[in-house]
This record gives sequence, structure tokens and C-alpha cells, in this order.
Amino acid sequence: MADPQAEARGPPEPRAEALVEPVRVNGSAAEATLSSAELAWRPTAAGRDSGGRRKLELESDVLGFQVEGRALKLATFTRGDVTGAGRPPSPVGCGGGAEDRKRGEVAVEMESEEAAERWGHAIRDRFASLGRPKRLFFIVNPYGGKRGGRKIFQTEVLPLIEAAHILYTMQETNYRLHAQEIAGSLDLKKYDGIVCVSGDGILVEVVNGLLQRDDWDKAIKVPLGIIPAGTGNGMVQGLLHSAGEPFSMSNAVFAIIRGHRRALDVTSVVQGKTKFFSVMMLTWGRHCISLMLPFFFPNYN
Ligand SMILES: Nc1ncnc2c1ncn2[C@@H]1O[C@H](COP(=O)(O)OP(=O)(O)OP(=O)(O)O)[C@@H](O)[C@H]1O
Repeated sequence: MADPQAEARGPPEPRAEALVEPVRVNGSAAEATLSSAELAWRPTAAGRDSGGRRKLELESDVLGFQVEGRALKLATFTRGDVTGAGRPPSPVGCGGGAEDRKRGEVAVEMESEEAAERWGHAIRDRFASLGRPKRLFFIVNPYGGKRGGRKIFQTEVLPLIEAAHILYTMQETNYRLHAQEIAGSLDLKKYDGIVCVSGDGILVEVVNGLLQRDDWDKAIKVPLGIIPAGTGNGMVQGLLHSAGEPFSMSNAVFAIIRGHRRALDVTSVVQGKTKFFSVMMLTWGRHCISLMLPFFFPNYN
């Protein structure tokens, strides 16, 4: 039900000060503090058996959240059991070994619906300030690498994207250069980024398609991401390594959810009648790496 007082106040301003509330975390009484960086809680007397202070870094431990009445439900993605919630549910994703993140859920029950809304707004503001995408367009190559693109999208990508409450559209490639056509005509206003579930070749097609557009100078600023579904996947390996993250499917997806990005520098090289572009780096790596990726630009005369 609408809260007239909340409506009169309008959307809350971004907060610098921490919010402090008595809560129940996964059923145990606690005092919780929400700052712009973290959600922390300490068991109160009634719930002291739940251990000491726990915390979630909003940027690096939380996939997404939703407010349900008085409850703030956070989908977590952490290394180890930082939440004290016991063993997290089955891992999502592949590879990565012992360092891979595991999914879990933390339910924070507040004393009022208004408090839950207030905390939800504060976390939403924080995610917005981090540049987390809200709407993504996925291009999936079912024929790249070991022909696992479709399955990777369904089983590795979608569960994390849905937990992050990101809206998405997915389009499979049906033939060679289809990704280039898609990028050439996509309504870019509708999306915060284009993500290729493919090898490096589809990403090159996408860049090529963006550069062929009349609005190429705006189009090429759209963030691009890549989920490894090719043979070598050298680009994703290099990006995750430079960001200090182990190479795994789930880490690649989470980097996109977290809004990691860099500008994409494209320079052209002319050889006779052929024009190539060099892509100097890829978006969504935490640190800049330099990749040379030549490709053919068909509109050159
Ligand atoms: N439906 C399709 N049928 C055939 N080829 C396709 C299809 N969709 C995309 N392709 C082509 O598949 C090629 C390989 O794509 P992708 O980038 O996913 O993999 P790659 O890493 O470049 O190569 P590899 O397949 O060896 O991993 C691209 O050149 C693309 O044009």
C-alpha cells in the first residue's frame, strides 16, 4: 500500500550517513548498519548464538535484492560464508576451484515496511552510483567454441542476471556476420550494454556493426561485455586476470553485473584497400589491458 508520507517526501537523497535499525537477520535478532559501502550486523542479546559481527560489501558481495513487505532479501555472491547464514545453496557457474564465489541469501527483517523501503532505496542508490546495468542485450552464438553458448546462457548467465534483477533481451546468431547486423540496427536507447556469449569473433562483429551505423560515434560508447563461450576465450581470461579475479564463467558474469567498465579505444589501420581496426581494450575489466584485435571493416572503399 502507498505511504502518503513517503510520497510527499519523494525519492530519498543519496545518503552519506549510516542507517541503523534493530532487525532479524535470517531469523536471529541483530542490530544492522547500512552505509554506502556495506551492510553489517551484530547479534543482540536474544540472538547471541549467531556469532559476531558480519558484513556484506555492497559492491562485491551482493548480486541484487528485493523488498518484500518488512523484509529486505539480498541475493549474495561471496567467497566463503561471510554472512554466517550457514552453507550457501548450490554453487552457480563453472570452473574457478576453491576461490569461486557461492550464491546465498540473506533475509533482513525490519521493524516496519517503511524502514525496509528506506534501506532498499539506499542500496538502489548505491548500485546506481556504481554504474550497475539495468537492461542488457545478449547476443548468444550457439555455434562458437564447443557449441555450448545456448547452455551457458541458460545455466550460467541467466540465474545470476535474474538474481541481480537485470532486464534482458537475448538473440541467438543464426549465421556468420549476424551479430554484426544485429549491432548495426539495434535500438541502443533500450539497453545499458551489449553482452556477447561467444568467442572473441562475435565481439569483433559487434564492434564492426556499431561502427557501420550512422550514429557510430554514439554507438561505440555503448558498454560491451563478453562471456566466454568460444575456444580460446583469451580476452576474458586476460581481463579477469588483470582484475585479480580467477577465470570462471560466474566471475565474468558478475563483473558485468557489478558495472566494471572501461572505454573502448578503436584505431584504424589501412593496408592497401583493406581497412582494419585495432581494439585496444575491452570494457568491464577492472583494470585496463591492451588487446590488439584486428578486424575487417566492409564499408571501406
Ligand atoms: N549460427 C551460426 N552458424 C554458423 N556460424 C556462426 C553462427 N553464428 C555465428 N557464427 C560465426 O561463428 C564464428 C565464431 O564465433 P565466436 O566468436 O563465438 O567464436 P570464436 O572464438 O571466434 O571461434 P571458435 O568458434 O573457434 O571459438 C563467427 O565468425 C561467427 O560469424
